[in-house]
Amino acid sequence: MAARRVVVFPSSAELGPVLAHLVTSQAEKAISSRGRFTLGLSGGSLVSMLSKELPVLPDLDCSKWVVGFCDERLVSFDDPESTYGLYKNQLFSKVNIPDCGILAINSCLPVNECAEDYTCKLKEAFPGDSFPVFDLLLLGMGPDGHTCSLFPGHPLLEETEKIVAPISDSPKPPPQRVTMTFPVVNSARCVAFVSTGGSKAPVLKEVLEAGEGSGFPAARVLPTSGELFWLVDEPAAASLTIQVERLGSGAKL
Ligand SMILES: O=C1O[C@H](COP(=O)(O)O)[C@@H](O)[C@H](O)[C@H]1O
Repeated sequence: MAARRVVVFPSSAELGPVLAHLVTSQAEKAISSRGRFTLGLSGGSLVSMLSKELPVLPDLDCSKWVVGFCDERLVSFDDPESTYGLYKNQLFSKVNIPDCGILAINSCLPVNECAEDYTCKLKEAFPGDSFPVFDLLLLGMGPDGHTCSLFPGHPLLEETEKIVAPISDSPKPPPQRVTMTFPVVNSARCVAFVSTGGSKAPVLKEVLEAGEGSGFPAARVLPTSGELFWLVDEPAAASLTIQVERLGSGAKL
C-alpha cells in the first residue's frame, strides 16, 4: 500500500483550488501515459466544490475524460437528490466532457437491474480489468463514516466479487442506491477524500487514528498500490493528534 497523505487547509475556500489542481495534474499524467483520464465522482458536498473550481480553470480540456460515479442515488435525474442531475446542471454543462465519456446509471430500472446495467457500462469502459482501475476516485465521508454508499455495519462492506452493488436499505435517504464496492475503490491509482466541517471531526479522528480497527467504512479505503489523500479543513481536523501537512490555496500536492 502506498503512503497516505493527510493535508489540512484553513477552510474549504483554500482546499477547493488545490483539489482542482490535483484533478488536472492526474488527468495530464493519465492522458500522457494511457491516452485518457478515468475519474470517479462522489456526490454530496463535492458537487458544489468541483463545479465551482473546475470550470474556471484556464484552458481546461476534458475531451479525453471518462467519468463514472462512485455511488448514485436511484431517483430520476431531475430530482435534487440525483448526483448525476446535480453534476449535469452545475459542471457537465460548463466543461467539454464528451457525452459518451459520462457513465451514468439508468435511473428507470429497478435497483438490482440498475446495478447490473451500471456494472456492464463499467466493464465496457474498462475491458480486460477484473475490477476497473480508475485514475482518480474522489470520495466523501459522511459523519457516520460512510463512503460511496457503503454504510457502517452493512453486509455490502464484505462484498468481494461485484463491481457495483445495489442497496435498498440505505440509512441515509434516498434508500435505493448503487455503489462501487471496496475492490473497485481499492484498485484505483489514486483516491482522494474530501472532508470538511466540524461534524466530521470525531469520525475523522477515528478513521485516521484507529484505522480499520475503527470499523468505519471510510477506514477500509486503502488502495492496494495507489496513492491515498485526505484533504480536510481545520474544523474537520480539529481533533486529530497525528502529524498532518498544512497547506494554503496556492499549494500543489
Ligand atoms: O450520500 C452521500 O454522502 C457521501 C458524503 O457526502 P458529504 O456531503 O458528507 O461529503 C457522498 O460521498 C456520497 O457520494 C453520497 O451519495
